[in-house]
Amino acid sequence: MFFQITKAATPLTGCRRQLILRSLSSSTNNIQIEVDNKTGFATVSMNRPPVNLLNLELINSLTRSMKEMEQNKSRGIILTSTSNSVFSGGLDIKELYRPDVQRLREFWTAFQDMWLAWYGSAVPTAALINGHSPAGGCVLATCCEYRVMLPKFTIGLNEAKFGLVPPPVVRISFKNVLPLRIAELALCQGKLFTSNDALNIGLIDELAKTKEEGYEKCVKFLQTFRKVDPVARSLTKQQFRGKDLDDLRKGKQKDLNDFVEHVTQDDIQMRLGLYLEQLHNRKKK
Ligand SMILES: CCCCC/C=C/C(=O)SCCNC(=O)CCNC(=O)[C@H](O)C(C)(C)COP(=O)(O)OP(=O)(O)OC[C@H]1O[C@@H](n2cnc3c(N)ncnc32)[C@H](O)[C@@H]1OP(=O)(O)O
Repeated sequence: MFFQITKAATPLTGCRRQLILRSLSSSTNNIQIEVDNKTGFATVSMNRPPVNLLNLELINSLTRSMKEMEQNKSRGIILTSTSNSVFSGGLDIKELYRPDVQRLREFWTAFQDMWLAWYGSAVPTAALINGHSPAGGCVLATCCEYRVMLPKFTIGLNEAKFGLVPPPVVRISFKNVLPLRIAELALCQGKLFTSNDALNIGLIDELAKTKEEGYEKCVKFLQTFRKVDPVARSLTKQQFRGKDLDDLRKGKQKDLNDFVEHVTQDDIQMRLGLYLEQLHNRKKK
């Protein structure tokens, strides 16, 4: 892996911080990591224009960045994006449509590993949701312990709307955040919530007017752990999330086989193709 260390022009303009910026993955720079020298918190920014779609490479970078933060004994992580309007557009459906099955298997295994790394992270995490966050984007946000969102965007699990059945790994972190009834209905409806509605149901914890304000709110949350022993904190988090993590670790192979079987069905392929077309033609109407 290649790391470039440079002084950054901060994407969080207006923030009073001395930053070190590193780009992960020399070929694509699909992740940027900035460490705040003052607080020790790292900001991990997804950087795959135009809409941070989660393809195999971005997913692997997210997993690597979490592992690196843990090794460096980072004190807290803020997950956000370099875009002004999208946190993440979710899975890159091109990975699922007419797939090479070997790559599809690799893709889903990488997604499972990313989920294990972020949902099970030893380091405290907060998501600064600075744009739309459908499906896979919502999964990432709900893996974090705290969510601050900017207004007038949408978040949720909309898979049912285009005919996909969300696998357990997509549902679990959502269910961990919301009352079961709300989670079940939202999933069955494939509902995307506005920032305000997401706040009202508890899918996010706070709204912020700007990215800078959102950043400060995430920092404030991460600082609530300042006086807590990090090992006790991390083990306590594991007690809440351990069963979900163990279930996926033990059932990984079956989950992978189920996913590949579901996605490669003719009917699902047809729906994915239609959805891609619909997304592509959206702006032409
Ligand atoms: C059994 C398996 C289940 C697995 C669980 C699945 C999880 C998922 O994450 S599936 C993906 C769900 N995501 C979505 O439904 C989001 C769809 N996208 C949008 O709603 C919008 O693109 C947006 C709100 C995220 C951003 O809007 P905007 O800024 O206006 O950008 P564009 O719509 O113009 O998109 C730019 C470009 O990207 C293409 N695109 C968008 N989303 C996807 C996607 N998920 N996969 C593949 N491609 C996508 C879009 O078509 C545009 O490309 P061009 O048409 O070539 O310009």
